[in-house]
Amino acid sequence: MYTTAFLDLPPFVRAGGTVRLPGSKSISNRVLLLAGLSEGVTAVHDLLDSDDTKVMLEALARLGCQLERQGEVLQVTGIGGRLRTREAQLFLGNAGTAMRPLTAALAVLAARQGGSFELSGVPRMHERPIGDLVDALRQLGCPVTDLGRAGYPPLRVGDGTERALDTATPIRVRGDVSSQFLTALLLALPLVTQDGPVTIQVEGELISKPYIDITLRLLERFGIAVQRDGYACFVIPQGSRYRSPGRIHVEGDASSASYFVAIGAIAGVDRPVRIEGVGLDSIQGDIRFVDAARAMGAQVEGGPGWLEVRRGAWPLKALTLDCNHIPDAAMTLAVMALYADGPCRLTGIASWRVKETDRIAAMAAELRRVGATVVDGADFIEVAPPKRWQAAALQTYDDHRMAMCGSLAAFNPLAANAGGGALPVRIVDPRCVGKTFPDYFEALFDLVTPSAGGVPVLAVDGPTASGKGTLAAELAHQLGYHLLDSGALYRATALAAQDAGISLEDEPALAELAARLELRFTGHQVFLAGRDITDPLRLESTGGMASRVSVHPAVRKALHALQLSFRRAPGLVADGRDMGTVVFPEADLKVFLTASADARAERRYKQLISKGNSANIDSLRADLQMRDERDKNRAVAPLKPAEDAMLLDNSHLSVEASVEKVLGWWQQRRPF
Ligand SMILES: O=C(O)C1=C[C@@H](OP(=O)(O)O)[C@@H](O)[C@H](O)C1
Ligand SMILES: C=C(OP(=O)(O)O)C(=O)O
Repeated sequence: MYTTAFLDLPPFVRAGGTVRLPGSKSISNRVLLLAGLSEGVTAVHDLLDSDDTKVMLEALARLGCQLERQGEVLQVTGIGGRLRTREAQLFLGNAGTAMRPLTAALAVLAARQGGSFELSGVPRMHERPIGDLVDALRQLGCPVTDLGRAGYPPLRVGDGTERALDTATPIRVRGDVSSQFLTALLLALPLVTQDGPVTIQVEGELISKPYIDITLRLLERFGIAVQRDGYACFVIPQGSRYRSPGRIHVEGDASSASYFVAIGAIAGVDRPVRIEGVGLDSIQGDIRFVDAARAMGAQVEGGPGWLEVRRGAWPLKALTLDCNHIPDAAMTLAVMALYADGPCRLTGIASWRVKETDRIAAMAAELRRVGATVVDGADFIEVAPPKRWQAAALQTYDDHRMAMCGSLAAFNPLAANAGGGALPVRIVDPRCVGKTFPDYFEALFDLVTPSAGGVPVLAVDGPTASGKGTLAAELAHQLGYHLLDSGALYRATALAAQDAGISLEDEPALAELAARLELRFTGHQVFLAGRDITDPLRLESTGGMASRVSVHPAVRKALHALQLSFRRAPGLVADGRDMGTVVFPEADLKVFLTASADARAERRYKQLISKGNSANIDSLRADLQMRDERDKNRAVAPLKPAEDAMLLDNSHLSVEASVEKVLGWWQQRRPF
């Protein structure tokens, strides 16, 4: 997951390959609650691991459910409908699928068995309505106290005393703000069917109906057969009891699939985008997004558990659609509209206003930033593709779907009206995808081909001990970019030569060795042919050998291709001696870092001492001056600043100050 302040996506021109989807949020949280209320153990396979399921799991643990991970499987031991804890404060983040169903379940359990529970969330959750559900629970006789604004979380359910509930009178609930209120009642009311059936009557037109289908399907898996009259009246039979199915599998998330369906439709030109984990047999209503994508021109094939999407019509065909049945995936259509042959109009989306953010307002504002013409109203949005695309920093409003949708704007070079341009897209606060799809951007980068030269490079060159390694690593960390420590390649070659007994003067043998170096970088570790060489790589003696190895032109040539291969989306920070001059002469920013010999010798001295090595500052200074001379005067790629490099002398600068300086230069060169 990217936790950077922003993530810059290079322009993309193609997509293809396979993505394996994380589990469905809607299924995961329903299954967790049902398993938690059941008697006995449920083995849950392929559960979503994200912010929304974490808050549900934490709540269940607090309520006394046992949760045990066994590899990929989560074993949930439920409370069997009997409260183990009579009081708890539960924090439910921004997860509607946790807040609404837990409110209902705990309200009836607390009333029947005597308990009191407080449920709260992030500030936005306290702006998301829950009044219709609270009204329904109060009709039953459940005490519910507003702890903030009436009709919104935080809430307290139960007052610690046991009481009888009126389960004989049909419970009325409004369904036109969120279907989650009805889902919550359907999931919770089997708990109070001892004395007779419980009837729920929906008032007003129910929205997001397919989510009720998911609820009913899963209730069925847990032994509860709800009788119904369309979406207006539901009867939970007397004596209903949750019976764990023993094991249950969570499908991949159909709403998450929508981004990849869109990517296939936009950029699946040479090969398809294959989506695994969800298929045309899905129980999730958002699978119907496929119909909308087809109507826009996508070629979609599919079977159980898989979809394959290619570009069909291009540009995409403009669409007008009532999206009431696919509220989440509909957002993806709004962004696909950027690539359509005319304005697209999405209606029936009033519920967007009360989700993670006001999604109609947010979508309108962000699509306008890239150049689209947008008209929005209480329950619709109309998007006309940009006449002129603009590079944009897209705000995400702590809304995972705004971030994932925003990424689709990076295919702008393919737009009919792109005018040959290729613009990067900045996603502000990419971390918000953690709500349902923590590794969304990693999955995206696996599938896409950036435009030629589109992947940005920040080159940091400088002499030994100038602090460029530290600076480059921190820059890469803050930008979410890959890091090339080119010195490590020379060092590894030197170590490999030592292992193989090859002389450091034997240029042809060293070059051959360098060409087939089996190097792997994982986090802070480096492996050479499977051996961890992280520590030997850093030794002074290895540095000295590397300096000798690197004078050979044939070795430099052999490592060239390997270095270029580090340039992958979203971007690269390359650290070395000739990154800006030889390897990436077209780098977007070149920094040449220097520090006085005294400052560098002192830093190296402190570094060695702190690791418990002995060191002599005078010989360190002499040694690095000698290496400077050799690096500056070697025939091939000598150490010197590129003509267009920014010089940074950090003799008297802290690491933070250097990083800030370079990031400032970087921002100036970005088009946002
Ligand atoms: O029940 C569910 O799992 C959901 C129902 C939908 O909400 P609304 O019913 O509020 O539209 C949907 O937007 C949400 O992401 C998940
Ligand atoms: C509306 C959404 O979430 P929630 O389950 O919190 O309602 C969503 O995931 O788009």
